[in-house]
Amino acid sequence: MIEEVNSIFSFIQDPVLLVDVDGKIHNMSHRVSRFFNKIRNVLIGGPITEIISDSDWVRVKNMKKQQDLKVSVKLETGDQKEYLAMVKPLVSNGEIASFLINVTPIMDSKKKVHEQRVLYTFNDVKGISDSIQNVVDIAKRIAPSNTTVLLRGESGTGKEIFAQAIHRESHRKDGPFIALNCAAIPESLLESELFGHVKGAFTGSSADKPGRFELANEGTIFLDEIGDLPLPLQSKLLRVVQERKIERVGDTKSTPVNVRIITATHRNLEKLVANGQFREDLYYRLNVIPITIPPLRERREDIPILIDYYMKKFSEEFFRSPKRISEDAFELLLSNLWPGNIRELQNVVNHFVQLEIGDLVTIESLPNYLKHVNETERRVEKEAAINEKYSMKSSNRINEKEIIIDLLDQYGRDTIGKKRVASHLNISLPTLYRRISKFKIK
Ligand SMILES: Nc1ncnc2c1ncn2[C@@H]1O[C@H](COP(=O)(O)OP(=O)(O)OP(=O)(O)O)[C@@H](O)[C@H]1O
Repeated sequence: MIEEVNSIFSFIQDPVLLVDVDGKIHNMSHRVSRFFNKIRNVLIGGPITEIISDSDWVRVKNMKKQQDLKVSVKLETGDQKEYLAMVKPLVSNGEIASFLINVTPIMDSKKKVHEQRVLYTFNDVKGISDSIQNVVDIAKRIAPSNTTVLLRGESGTGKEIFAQAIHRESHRKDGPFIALNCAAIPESLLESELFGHVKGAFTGSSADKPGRFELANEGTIFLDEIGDLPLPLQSKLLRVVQERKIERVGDTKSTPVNVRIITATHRNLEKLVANGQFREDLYYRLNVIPITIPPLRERREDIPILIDYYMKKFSEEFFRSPKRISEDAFELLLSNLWPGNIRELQNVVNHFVQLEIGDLVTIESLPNYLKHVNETERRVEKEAAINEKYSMKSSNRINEKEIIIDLLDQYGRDTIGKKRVASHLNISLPTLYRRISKFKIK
C-alpha cells in the first residue's frame, strides 16, 4: 500500500503535500521539490512550517472542509511569496487525520475559483423531515428572484449546499458562483480579496487584480461566516450592497457589479449587533430573506436516511459493499446530538465503510467518542437552549408572546408567514407552533 501511495505521489503533476494534524509532512509529489526548489527527501518527515508560515498552518489545521486559502510560502532566498492552496481535510476513524494541500501560483486563482466548485442542487439536500422540507420549499421559492439571502444554521448543517442550490435554480445559473469564507482569510488580505486591488496599491501588489465581487459579476457571491467580517470591511460591504459598485483597493474609480449576494453564518448576528460587533444597517441589508437550517438533532427522522445515503455513496467510492448497522449501534447513532451535524455524520459513516469488520457495524465499531453520551454533547444541548432563549429576546422585549404576535402581524399568519417568523426568531417551525399554543395566540 505504501508503495502504491508513493507511486501516486510520483505520478501527480501538481505540487501536492500530505500533512498530518501535527503538521508533519508524510508525502509529497515530486513537483513540490521543483516548484519550491527544495529537496523532497529533506522535507518529508519535517514540519509543513518549513514551507508555509506558522499562521497559515494554524488556518489549515482548523479547516473542516475543502477550501482555498492564500498562503505565504518561504522561498530559499528567504523571501516569502503568496500562493493559492487548495486544502482537503482527510478523515480517518471519524476524525480529520491529515490534509492534502495542492499549491498553485496565485495568477491561476481566478480559473481555480471557477473550476473547483462542483455545484449542488436541491436534489442533494437529503431528508424527509418537515423542518428540512419547509426550508427547501422556502429556498426553492426565493431562488429565482435576485433577493439577498442570509443562511443561518450550525456548522455542518448544509448552508453551502443551499447557497449553491439557490444559485443553480436562479436565472444566474450560467453565471459564476464565487464563494469566500470571511473567517479563513487574514484581515489584511480580505479587502483586496473581496474588492480587488490595482498595481502598487500595497507592497507585493505587482499587477491589477479583480476581487471576488468582480469575479462573481452576472452570478452569485456566497460570503460564508459573514459574522466574522471585521467592522471596517462591514462598512465597505454595506456600500457595495447598497450601490452595487466596487472600488478596488488603491483605485479611485468605481465599477458596477451585478451580483446576487448570499451570506451565511453560524453565529448569533443579533447578539453581535447588540454588542456593537456587527453593523445594524448591514444586518438589515443582508437579512432580507433569512433561512435557518435546523440542526440534525432537531430532525432525527433524517438520521437513518442520511446514514443510508452516505453508506451507499462512500461504499461505491471505496469499492466496498454497504455494511448493515446493528440495532443497538443504530440506537446510539439516533440518540447522538450530532454537534457537527451532517459533516460529523458523514465522517462517522466514512469510518464504518473503511473499517475491516465484515458487514455488520456494532457498538464496538463506533468511534470512541460516540459510545457514551458525553459532556460535550450535554454542553452543546445547553448552549443551543441558551442561544434559542437569546434569539427570542434579541429585540430587547421581555415578553415572548408580544414578540411572536408582532412578527405574525408583520409576516402573516399563514404557513409561509409562520415559517418566516420561525426563521426570524431562529427557532424551528414546530417550536413556534408549540409557543403559539402555549401563549394561546390566535
Ligand atoms: N441535507 C443534506 N443532505 C445530504 N448531505 C448534506 C445535507 N446537508 C449538508 N450535507 C453535507 O454535509 C456537509 C456539510 O455541509 P455544508 O458544507 O453545506 O455545511 P455548512 O453549514 O456550510 O458548514 P460550515 O458552517 O461549517 O461551513 C457537506 O459535505 C454537504 O454535502
